[in-house]
Formats: sequence, structure tokens, C-alpha cells
Amino acid sequence: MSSATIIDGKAVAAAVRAQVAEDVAAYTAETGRTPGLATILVGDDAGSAVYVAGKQKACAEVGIKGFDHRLPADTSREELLALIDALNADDAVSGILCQLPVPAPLDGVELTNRIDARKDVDGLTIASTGRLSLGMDGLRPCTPKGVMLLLEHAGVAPQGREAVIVGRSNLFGKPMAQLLLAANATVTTCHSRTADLQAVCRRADILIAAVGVPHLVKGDWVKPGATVIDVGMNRLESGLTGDVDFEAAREVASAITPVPGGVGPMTIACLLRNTLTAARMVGA
Ligand SMILES: NC(=O)C1=CN([C@@H]2O[C@H](COP(=O)(O)OP(=O)(O)OC[C@H]3O[C@@H](n4cnc5c(N)ncnc54)[C@H](OP(=O)(O)O)[C@@H]3O)[C@@H](O)[C@H]2O)C=CC1
Ligand SMILES: Nc1nc(=O)c2c([nH]1)NC[C@@H]1CN(c3ccc(C(=O)N[C@@H](CCC(=O)O)C(=O)O)cc3)C=[N+]21
Repeated sequence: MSSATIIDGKAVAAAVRAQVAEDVAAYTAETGRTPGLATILVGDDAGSAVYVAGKQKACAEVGIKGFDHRLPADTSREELLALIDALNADDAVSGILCQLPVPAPLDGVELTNRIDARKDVDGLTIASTGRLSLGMDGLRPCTPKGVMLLLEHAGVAPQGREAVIVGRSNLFGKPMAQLLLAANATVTTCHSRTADLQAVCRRADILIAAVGVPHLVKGDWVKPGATVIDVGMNRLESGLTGDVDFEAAREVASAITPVPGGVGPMTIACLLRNTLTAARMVGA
């Protein structure tokens, strides 16, 4: 029985973070400035709080100053827009991230779009999204960018390959499709209305699951020799689980990411890198 190479996202992310730490030190020595990342977390979702804490801790480790804004779930739209305006104007803040989803009736798209495009370290504003789809340079969404780095690390070149993404969110699926298209893959994006999802998945040389349904992707959905990327982050009583049946898929795939320790750590590493890029753009 063959078994896939496990793509060690934790190790790749550690290497990216070490490089960012070096680059931040050089930037600070040269300019006398310290890059800063402001995170905005509205409400008390436990999962979101863990992610934001992870982001803040990672900042401290690479010499980026963290500004941790936590607000109650009933914070008004006006108050949040005013906070974002203040952060946009603050020279100590190079990057701003509004953790999604935000509690109803707040509009995550509206809030995200209030962020100055030069400080958009999540790459989720209309401007950044448009730049990506037009093939212009700019800040790219962290998780899709992290997946591209993992593919590169695993020696998987997307050019000419069939890439199938399950999930079409603005946060991940859509920008992932754009990055793979830019890298000359043939891209299919699936969602809850896709007919015969299993058959579409089986076409994939690169299969990416970002759904939020534990173990949706079964072993026999994977084409033998494919690369499988599991973006899913499902907090079950048994622990953190992805969207792929890892034990079954690893017997069929040639390379696969685990959960945890796969894509998640790359998201944070790419966020740090985007923050330094933003600092260079805004001179903060
Ligand atoms: N590792 C990381 O850094 C990150 C992890 N995540 C994780 O990835 C997962 C997806 O998150 P996100 O991208 O925000 O997705 P959303 O929850 O916003 O969307 C889920 C997508 O999956 C599709 N979908 C739902 N059920 C099915 C199904 N049975 N068959 C096929 N498609 C289905 C939906 O289709 P439709 O559009 O038709 O409703 C939708 O496009 C979550 O587990 C999340 O926690 C997300 C971002 C970063
Ligand atoms: N504006 C915005 N930007 C985001 O980037 C964003 C967001 N909103 N909302 C939610 C998703 C999810 N997300 C993760 C980040 C890190 C891990 C991560 O570090 N995961 C670790 C495990 C962490 C743990 O143990 O809980 C791992 O997979 O090894 C996971 C998920 C960012 N997101």
C-alpha cells in the first residue's frame, strides 16, 4: 500500500516566519519604524478568539507591533467604521484585519471595505480583489497565498493541471481560484449546488477542500497521485478536523496536508508577510 507525503505546513510556515523576522529587523534598522498590525474582533466567538490570539502572538515573535481591538457583539456599525477610519489614519498601523464573520446585523463586506487598500493585509477589499482578478500586483488573501506556497514547497507546479476547489467563499474559494488561474491551472470551483461532486473531485490533480463539513471528501473522491489540500477547520469534540477523510485520502494521494499543521499555520505566516509589505507601501 502506498502512502502520501505529508506536507508539513508548520515547518514551511516556520521558515516563512523566520524570513519575515529577518526582513522586519532589516526594515526597522533602515527606517527606524516598526510595522504594526491591528486586529479587530467583534463578539465572543471562541474559535475566532483563538485565531486572533494566534495572529497577535505571531506578530510579537517577528517584531511586528500588535494592536488588539476586541469589541462586544452589540457594537454599532458607526462605532466600527469610526475605529477603522482611525486605524487607517494611524501611522503606527501598517495593516488592518477585521476578523470574519462579524455578528449580525453587521456587514463584514462593508466593514472590510472601509480598510485603506494599502493596509488591506487580508487582501479582501474590493480594490485588492479587483487587482487580483485583473492580474495586477497587490496584497493577496493569506490562506490562498499560503496554499500556493505549500504547493511550491511540495514541488507541485499548477501549470496545465486540473485544479478543483470545493467551496466558493470570498475569504478563500474565489481568491484561490484566481491565484491558480494566474498560475495557469485549469480551475473548477465547486459548491453546494454542484452536481456529482465526487466525479468532479476525481478529475483533480490538485484537490482543495474548503467547505466546513468534516470529512466530506472521501478517499475514493481522490484521483490516484493527486495533491490534496485540506483547508477545513472543524472544531469537534474529538479535536480539530479537516474537510478530508485524511486516513483514507493519504492512501490514494501523492501528497496531502494534515489538519492541524497544514494550511492554518501558513495563513498566519502570510499575514505577517503582508503586514511588512503593507508597511513598505504606507511608510508605517
Ligand atoms: N486554514 C485556514 O486558515 C482557514 C480555514 N478556513 C476553513 O475552511 C472552511 C471553509 O471556510 P470558508 O471558505 O470561509 O467557507 P464558507 O463557510 O463561507 O463557505 C463554505 C463553502 O462550501 C460550500 N459547501 C457547503 N456544503 C457543501 C457541500 N455539502 N458540498 C459542496 N460544497 C459545499 C458552500 O457552498 P454555497 O456557496 O453553495 O453555499 C460554500 O461555498 C471552514 O472549515 C473554515 O473554518 C477558512 C479560512 C481560512
Ligand atoms: N478576516 C479574516 N481573515 C482570516 O484569515 C480568517 C478570518 N477572517 N476568519 C476565520 C478564518 C480562519 N483562519 C485561520 C487562521 C489560522 C488557523 C490556524 O493557525 N490553525 C492551526 C490550528 C489552530 C488551533 O489549534 O486551533 C492549524 O491548522 O494547525 C486556522 C484558521 C483565518 N481566518
